[in-house]
Amino acid sequence: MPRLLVVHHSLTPSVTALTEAVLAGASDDAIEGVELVVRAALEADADDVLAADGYLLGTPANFGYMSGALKHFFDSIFLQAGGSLADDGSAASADGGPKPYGLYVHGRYDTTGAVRSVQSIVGALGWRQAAPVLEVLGDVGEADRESAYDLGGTLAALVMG
Ligand SMILES: Cc1cc2nc3c(=O)[nH]c(=O)nc-3n(C[C@H](O)[C@H](O)[C@H](O)COP(=O)(O)O)c2cc1C
Repeated sequence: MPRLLVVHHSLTPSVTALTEAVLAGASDDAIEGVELVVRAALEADADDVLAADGYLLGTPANFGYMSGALKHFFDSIFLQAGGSLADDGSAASADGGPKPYGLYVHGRYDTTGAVRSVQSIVGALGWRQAAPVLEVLGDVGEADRESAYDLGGTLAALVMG
C-alpha cells in the first residue's frame, strides 16, 4: 500500500492546528488505500523515509530557519535516504527518483528563511515539491485550516496514484 509520511514539529498551538488539518485532509473520505504514517520530527528515522512514497513536512519558523527538531530529522536521515554531500561538504543533488513532498510552515513575522532551509535540503534528497508551500503568519484562521486540509489531501491523492 502506498505510504505518506508526515514529519512535523508541533509543540505549539498554531503548528498543531495546521498539523491536525493536514492530517484530516490526508484522511479525507476520497482518499483510499494510502497508509498515513505520522511522526514527530525527533522520532522519525531513515526507515520511515525509505518506506514512504511521499512526504508532508511541518515546522515553525525559528530564528529564520526550520525548527531544530526538523533539522535534526534531516541530519539523521540525509545520507541513508539518498542524499549526498559535495566535496565541500554541502548538500549535492541526489540521483534518486523524485518523490513528492508538501511543506507547511508557521511563523509570527517571516517564514522565508525557514522555507528556504527545508527546500535546500529536500532538493538535495531529490524530492519534488508537489504543492505550493503553505506559509501561515500569526493566528491560524479557518482559511489557513482549509489550506492545510487541501495540502494534506493533495499529497495523499498524489501518493494514491
Ligand atoms: C525562539 C523562537 C524563534 C522564532 N523565530 C521566528 C522567525 O524567525 N520567524 C517567524 O516568523 N516566527 C518566529 N518565531 C515564532 C514561531 O514561529 C511561532 O511561535 C511558532 O510558529 C508557533 O506559533 P504559536 O506560538 O502561535 O503556536 C519564533 C519563536 C521562537 C520561540
